[in-house]
Amino acid sequence: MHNSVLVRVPATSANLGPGFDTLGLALDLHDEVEAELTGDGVEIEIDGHGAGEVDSGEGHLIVATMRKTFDALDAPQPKGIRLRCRNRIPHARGLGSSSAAIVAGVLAARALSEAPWFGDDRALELAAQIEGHPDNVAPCLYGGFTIAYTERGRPRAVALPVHEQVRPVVLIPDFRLATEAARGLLPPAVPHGEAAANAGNAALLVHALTQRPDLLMTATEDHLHQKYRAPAMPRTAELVKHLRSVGVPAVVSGAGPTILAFSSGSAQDLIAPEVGTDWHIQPLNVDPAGACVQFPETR
Ligand SMILES: Nc1ncnc2c1ncn2[C@@H]1O[C@H](COP(=O)(O)OP(=O)(O)OP(=O)(O)O)[C@@H](O)[C@H]1O
Ligand SMILES: N[C@@H](CCO)C(=O)O
Repeated sequence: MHNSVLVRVPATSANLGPGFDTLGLALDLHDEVEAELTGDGVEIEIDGHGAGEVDSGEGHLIVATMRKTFDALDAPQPKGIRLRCRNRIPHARGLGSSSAAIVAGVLAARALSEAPWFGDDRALELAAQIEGHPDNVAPCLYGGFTIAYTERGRPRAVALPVHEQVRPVVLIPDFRLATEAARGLLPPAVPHGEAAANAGNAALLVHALTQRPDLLMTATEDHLHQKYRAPAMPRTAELVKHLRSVGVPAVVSGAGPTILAFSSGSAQDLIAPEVGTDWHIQPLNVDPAGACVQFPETR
């Protein structure tokens, strides 16, 4: 029985254009969480994003997720939890910070509980249930490019290797947009023709990301969410449109406001001059491995 564990979880970009609530990509930018079971109370140290902002007690997303996971395991609740968080994923920007925190909480509780071990399928179910949708949780857990789907009411996912010429670049603005607010802008239904076009592009996108990066421009065209959310992030919407007009496949990352662009070497040179100084441009490799867990004695 261990009483402390280190969990490393990647940032993720969900939707990737037409893959709303389904497709996601794990990125080489990580939060690290050291979780320890203690005799009493909740203690949280944060270095990086969220310090001084997020709940510092039982309401902290990782602590609350650990508690839910112990309950789901029918395991006794620890009296106290201490967390040391090194947060590199910005919050409320569309890079999956909440999914990373939730996956970290589920995996930490699984590692520290005495209850029988459960597999990653069950971890995905729990994390997706807490997050509300599976498209960030799946790449965070499995790494690479993931397709999340539902089978008999249960979230499932497959992970696929990404073509080596797919080079993600994220453009992070200095403003935030909560996912909940962005989801509130979606209409209850979309025209049938747009749904059909979207299905074609989402299918093509699987082929483009794994075999034919030259198809990314057409394959990243979305009809389900970006235009409805544009009023909440006009600068993001304008820049996505502009980058696409100069030949860079660009989409809103997750619920925004970050932009995910796919670049080749030359496209990367194209991006910088097109973007103002108030966007942080960060090329990021795909993280092929996803979340990982280490116990102190193996570090
Ligand atoms: N490491 C963390 N520790 C505690 N709370 C966190 C952490 N990461 C995210 N959160 C909580 O989740 C909120 C952000 O979640 P939200 O779903 O709005 O955006 P996101 O996950 O960053 O983006 P997206 O879901 O679009 O990719 C933060 O404001 C904070 O309350
Ligand atoms: N599919 C989700 C991803 C953000 O968490 C959305 O766009 O609302």
